[in-house]
Amino acid sequence: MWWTLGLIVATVVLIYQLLKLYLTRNNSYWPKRNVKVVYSSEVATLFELFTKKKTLIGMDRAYYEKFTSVSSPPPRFGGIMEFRSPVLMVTDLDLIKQILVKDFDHFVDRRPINFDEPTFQETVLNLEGQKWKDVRSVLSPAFTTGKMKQMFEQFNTCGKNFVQCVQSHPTSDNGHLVTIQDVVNRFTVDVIGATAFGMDTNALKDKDSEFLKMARKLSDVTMWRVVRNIFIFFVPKFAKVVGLKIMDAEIMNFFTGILRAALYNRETTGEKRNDFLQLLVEARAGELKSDGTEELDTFEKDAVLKTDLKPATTTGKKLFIDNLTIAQSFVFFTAGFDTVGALLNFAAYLLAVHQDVQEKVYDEVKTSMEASGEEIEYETVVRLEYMDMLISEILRLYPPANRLERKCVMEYKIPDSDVTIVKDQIVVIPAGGIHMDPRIYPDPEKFDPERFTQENKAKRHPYSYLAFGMGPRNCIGMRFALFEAKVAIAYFVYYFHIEPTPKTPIPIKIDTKVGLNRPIANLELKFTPRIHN
Ligand code: HEM
Repeated sequence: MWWTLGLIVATVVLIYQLLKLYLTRNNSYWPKRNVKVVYSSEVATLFELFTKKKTLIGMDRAYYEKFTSVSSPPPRFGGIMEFRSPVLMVTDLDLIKQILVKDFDHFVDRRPINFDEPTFQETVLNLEGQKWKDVRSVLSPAFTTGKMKQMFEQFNTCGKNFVQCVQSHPTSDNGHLVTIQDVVNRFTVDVIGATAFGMDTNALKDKDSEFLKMARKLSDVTMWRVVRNIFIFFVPKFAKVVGLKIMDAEIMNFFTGILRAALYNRETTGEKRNDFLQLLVEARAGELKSDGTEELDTFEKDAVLKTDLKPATTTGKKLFIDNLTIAQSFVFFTAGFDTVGALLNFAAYLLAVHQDVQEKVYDEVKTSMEASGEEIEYETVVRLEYMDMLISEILRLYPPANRLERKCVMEYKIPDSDVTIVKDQIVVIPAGGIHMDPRIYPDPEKFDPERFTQENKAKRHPYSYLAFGMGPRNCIGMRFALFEAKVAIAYFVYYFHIEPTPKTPIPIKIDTKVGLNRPIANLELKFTPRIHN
């Protein structure tokens, strides 16, 4: 028995030592280049990630805090060894602007992830270089305010169905007890179904809707998925050799099958609708035109697209063959489902816990609705300034994407330093850390939408808020996401008074399994119908 025990201990020690050797072999990479080290992944980090004691979100934040407090002023950038891969973390806001916008030509791409899935690989999220530029140029006109206005009816129908869905829940003291993730998932599925897939997915009316089941599977993060994703992101060669795939075949086949059929149907019947699928059909026919309402934000205007990349080299007609088209609709799910869902879950929770804020949002929605005849209309939503502040504050506290990443595509000398980063170097921008930096946002844990008044925003560096990224490769779906969220929250507060229940955890608990910020499952809230006079 002692012999067996000894053998086990020796094996464990050997594995530990081999792993340690493997993980730390490149650790001199940054010191050799005179770059201060932010952190290096150790065996313990790996263990804590696998056992969910640590999350990538928590790590980034903690190291940002530690790193930026080492000196005053803090270092502008530092090196990370991320499971043997050297990564540069940039913490200085001017340098971040330089990378995301002014020197964008050096940082066009993101970390290459071999998804080994034709559909996933072809989304605008993952494409690189010229092909990314071509696809993004064709898609951009689909995300303007003008197009959001055309899609408003779809948002509104989902808002009305949301109210009915909540009302169908059991009551306690006249209020409906709701698991917020469930109703929010059903709302976001129906919005995506209507706008991106051109179909009524019926999730708000039918809890057993097939589409909803698949969406739940897509966002369900099992332990196996956590481990699999760590390998795909950080040990990509190994992941490829053993054939790990980011998306389960069942889910992939379901969505791509539906999209293929919907696209075929639209093209053969000639039916026209106000949705994203229609815009893709127009792009394929080379007919998707700018409607003259594109409004680049200040940062996009700033951007110098002086890359080797030519202006979009091909029209939608040549470019948007089947896979590429399907991929762009599919990206609504992968990029837009959990992100908007998390935002709405946090919104409902924070409004329940901060009644004063809820009443302010309610008053604003009510006043705006009175001006448009007691209905939630496009203009009602456009006028909601306090709502805009509320959403910014939620995304500051809980940005779904905690870090931005860029890949250096040609050698880059960091301005005002003697450090040159090489081609293919991954650069990390710790959005979550910046959002919680007390030097930028005093008392950062406090939820306070007033931080985002025009006056208060003007006092901060414009790159201190990075929830949607910045520059030419920022979130293409930003206007869509904001619009969807505003419509949903307007329906939440106009029709219901939201409160916590004895089961609601205060403060909120974050789901540590996932790579993005979202509340712990089964968050219960009470929605009491409001009486309007
Ligand atoms: C609250 C909701 C959302 C948040 C916070 C969010 C955030 C982000 C962030 C941080 C990025 C990376 C930006 C960068 O690297 O600079 C991104 C990229 C992207 N997002 Fe979103 N997103 C949201 C919703 C959506 C929706 C609804 C869509 C639907 C179309 C979408 C589509 C995309 C795409 C396609 C990209 C990649 C763009 C490119 O590489 O050119 N997002 N998003």
